[in-house]
Amino acid sequence: MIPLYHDLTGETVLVFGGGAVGSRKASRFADEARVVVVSPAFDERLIGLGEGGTESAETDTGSAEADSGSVELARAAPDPEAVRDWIDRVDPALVVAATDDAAVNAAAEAAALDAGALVNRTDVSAADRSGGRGARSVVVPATVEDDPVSVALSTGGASPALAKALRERIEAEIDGAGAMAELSGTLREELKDRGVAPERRREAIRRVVRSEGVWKALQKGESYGRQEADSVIEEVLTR
Ligand SMILES: C[C@@]1(CC(=O)O)c2cc3[nH]c(cc4nc(cc5[nH]c(cc(n2)[C@H]1CCC(=O)O)[C@@](C)(CC(=O)O)[C@@H]5CCC(=O)O)C(CC(=O)O)=C4CCC(=O)O)c(CCC(=O)O)c3CC(=O)O
Ligand SMILES: NC(=O)C1=CN([C@@H]2O[C@H](COP(=O)(O)OP(=O)(O)OC[C@H]3O[C@@H](n4cnc5c(N)ncnc54)[C@H](O)[C@@H]3O)[C@@H](O)[C@H]2O)C=CC1
Repeated sequence: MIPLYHDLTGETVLVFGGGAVGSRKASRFADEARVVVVSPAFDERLIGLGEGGTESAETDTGSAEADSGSVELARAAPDPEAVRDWIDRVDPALVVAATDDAAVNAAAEAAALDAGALVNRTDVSAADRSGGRGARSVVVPATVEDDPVSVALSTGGASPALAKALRERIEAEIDGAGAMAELSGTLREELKDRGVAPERRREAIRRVVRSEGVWKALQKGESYGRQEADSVIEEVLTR
């Protein structure tokens, strides 16, 4: 499997199943997408995420206006046939099959693929997919974020618990990466504007992102990081 990033801003994610897993996925996707959860019962955490903390019995699937960050709760227990109707009505970019009913999850997967949407089947392991998943059947990785940096981690479906444990280690490891990305991105643009030759420019940026001094200074604040980076760059440019 090859990891790719999806921009789900302004898109709709339709989750079947409001238990622990559906709730975790809904909360994750609600960071940027409109999320609709269909389930006969909702996890406590999900009720907290519902709009205004209350659930709406029926979602207004007619309004195409995407409301980023929201979770709409629709109380229903569709059978495999009715799952298709929900997908047709909500028109999601991604369907998450997270019920505890394998037949409903399988129907959600089939209908999502027929509708041209992506699908995340949460109840199927890598071992069950020896024939391959198909390009639109996606796995949700464990992620570490320090905006704009993000690390996505998968065990190929073999051990989600390990993915979580590794994510916790990496979290500590990349502390400050977001600030470093911002700073080195700015410096890169400035060096281009100054007309510094490409080879020198790359060398300077490579030095900055590997400099312990710059990482340490950034922890004190952006301007300290900037100062330290400037001296690293000058050293490269005056050689
Ligand atoms: C294939 C995949 C499909 C998908 O959901 O995309 C999948 C499938 C399954 N997970 C199961 C169990 C658990 N999943 C977690 C946790 C996470 N699971 C996630 C992803 C994935 N899980 C995809 C593969 C990712 C990869 O490649 O590694 C994470 C990374 C992302 C997320 O879900 O947000 C998130 C950690 C987030 C974080 O903390 O960072 C825990 C740990 C815990 O809860 O503490 C357990 C219990 C311990 C264990 O069993 O390992 C079961 C068995 C269910 C059963 O026993 O019935 C199946 C089904 C099966 O394997 O048959
Ligand atoms: N991918 C992952 O990370 C993990 C996946 N799993 C798998 O995911 C599935 C769900 O796990 P949990 O959330 O822990 O189970 P759960 O039992 O807490 O939640 C299942 C939810 O599905 C709802 N549901 C039942 N029939 C439905 C229907 N016809 N339509 C819509 N919703 C329906 C239930 O009301 C319940 O809210 C299980 O099959 C489990 O094997 C379990 C743990 C982790």
